[in-house]
Amino acid sequence: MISKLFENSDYLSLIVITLIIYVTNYYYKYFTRVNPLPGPFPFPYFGNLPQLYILHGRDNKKFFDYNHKKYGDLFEFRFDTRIIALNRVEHVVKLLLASSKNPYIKKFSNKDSKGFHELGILNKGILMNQDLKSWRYNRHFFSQAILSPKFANEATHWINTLFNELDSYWDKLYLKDGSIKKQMNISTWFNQFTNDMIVVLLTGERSYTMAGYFNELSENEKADRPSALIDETAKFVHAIRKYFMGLLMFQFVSPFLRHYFPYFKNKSDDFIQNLNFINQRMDSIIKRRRQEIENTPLNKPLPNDLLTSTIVANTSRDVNYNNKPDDKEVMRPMTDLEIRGIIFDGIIAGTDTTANSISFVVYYLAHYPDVKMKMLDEIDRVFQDDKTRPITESDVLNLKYCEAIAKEVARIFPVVTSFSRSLEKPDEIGGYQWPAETMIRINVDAIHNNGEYWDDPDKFNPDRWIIEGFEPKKNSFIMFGGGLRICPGRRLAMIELVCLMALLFRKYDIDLLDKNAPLKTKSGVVTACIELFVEINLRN
Ligand code: HEM
Repeated sequence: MISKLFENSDYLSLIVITLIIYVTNYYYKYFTRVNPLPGPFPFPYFGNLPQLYILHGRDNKKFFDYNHKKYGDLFEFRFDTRIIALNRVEHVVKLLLASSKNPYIKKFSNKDSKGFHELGILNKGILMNQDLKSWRYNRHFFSQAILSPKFANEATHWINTLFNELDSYWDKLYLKDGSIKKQMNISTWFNQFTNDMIVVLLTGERSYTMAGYFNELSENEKADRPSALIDETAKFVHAIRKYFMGLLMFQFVSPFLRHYFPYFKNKSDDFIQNLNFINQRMDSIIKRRRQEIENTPLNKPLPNDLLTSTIVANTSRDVNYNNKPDDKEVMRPMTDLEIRGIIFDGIIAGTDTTANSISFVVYYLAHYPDVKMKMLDEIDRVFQDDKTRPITESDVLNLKYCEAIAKEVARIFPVVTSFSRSLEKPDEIGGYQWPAETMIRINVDAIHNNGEYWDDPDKFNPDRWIIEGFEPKKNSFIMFGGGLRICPGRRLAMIELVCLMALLFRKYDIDLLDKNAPLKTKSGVVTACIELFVEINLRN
């Protein structure tokens, strides 16, 4: 009946009027916002997504670099919400205070976290958790397990084991007599290595993505593993990578676009399906491990992976069970959902970050032969020219120059180019008073490359880190973030990076195929190395 009263043209007019009202309201709010800062001009519904997608090829690093250069140290932009970009250490002091009294543990505003809520990942695990009590509880168990001496020991054990596996594949593919290929995309190998490493360390289950990649490249010989197992684990790891790379869409793209705009809707549906698959896999791994622990006699030791540690924490199998403080909240064992959250977060936060870091190290070493020579001297000194013995934790302590290289690469070309905070209460930041819920992004790139905090910031100079008494200006080196949410995997990451550098360069001579080619990267949640072609040879 009502529809008959309306002609088609009336519907059209209604839509046009609604749009005009929406757009007028959008720009009214934009032009009357508090503390207007310079920044790219936003579009209704899309904010600055058109600039990110069209002008900067969906590359966050380029987007930040461009806007920082154009608008200065304090600028703003919009995706679904307004975001203030901080580019100076003076602006981040409050946010990155390492005191337990620091109120800034929130990473997302309520509006900004709607997508994560929709996915069921908000306030679970660690990364997306902003419920103070639950985040503290989860982080406590994660850090307790990952920072324990037996875990560091476990990490070096697996680095040696997996490096030997990698070595055997490289030997067959690139180095065997008669092998014609000596060239490879080393960044893909690093991705597979760190996948296999983090999965076994955190879950105690082996994944075989290196074996899968070997099978893909090798024409005749295949890896000595059942192919069904390789396929199954590769599928799981692939799903995790897909999750990691697609996550930002649920923060930056508005629910409206995700639900109704076909391009984003398809991506979003696919993402949800993928997440369901990961959750099912994780649940079955946890269930199986609980069973295995129950079936292990009390006098038999349990494995040292993170999953086992978190399942037994605060149970009679926990070696520290009787030494715990009488705090009921911290004393209770973890639920499966909590365990799933922290294991999953550890896997996604610890894989691509480390893999890309080591790719960037290889790239910089190839461009700085003097640095490489100095590093080789250190490696040969520590290993006394022994090219096969396993690396130990005490070797890591002696590989100071390798550590300096890892830090300098992270300074000049950080893998995590920005990270977020959301104001819990109204506060002054960067000379302006902001309301609660304001979203902040701290631009790591800008701070790491600022001439006021670093001598010759454009110069790749690992030596700066080994000068006696050198300490970077507070908050000027934030490769692992800062404050209470600082990366809990930072020690593991450094062990992994230094060990890998030492094992690789102790045995191989690695050089870029084309030194003039620019480093190919794509920057989303992390800046990822898309490909890095090298030629490898055995060192004399
Ligand atoms: C080179 C390697 C790595 C880099 C550059 C890196 C960097 C970061 C950064 C920048 C943050 C955000 C910190 C903040 O908001 O202040 C973070 C958080 C986190 N990282 Fe790492 N990370 C690395 C390796 C790892 C590893 C190996 C693990 C675990 C196995 C890990 C687990 C986590 C977790 C769980 C968080 C969330 C902490 C929280 O929100 O409380 N990361 N990492």
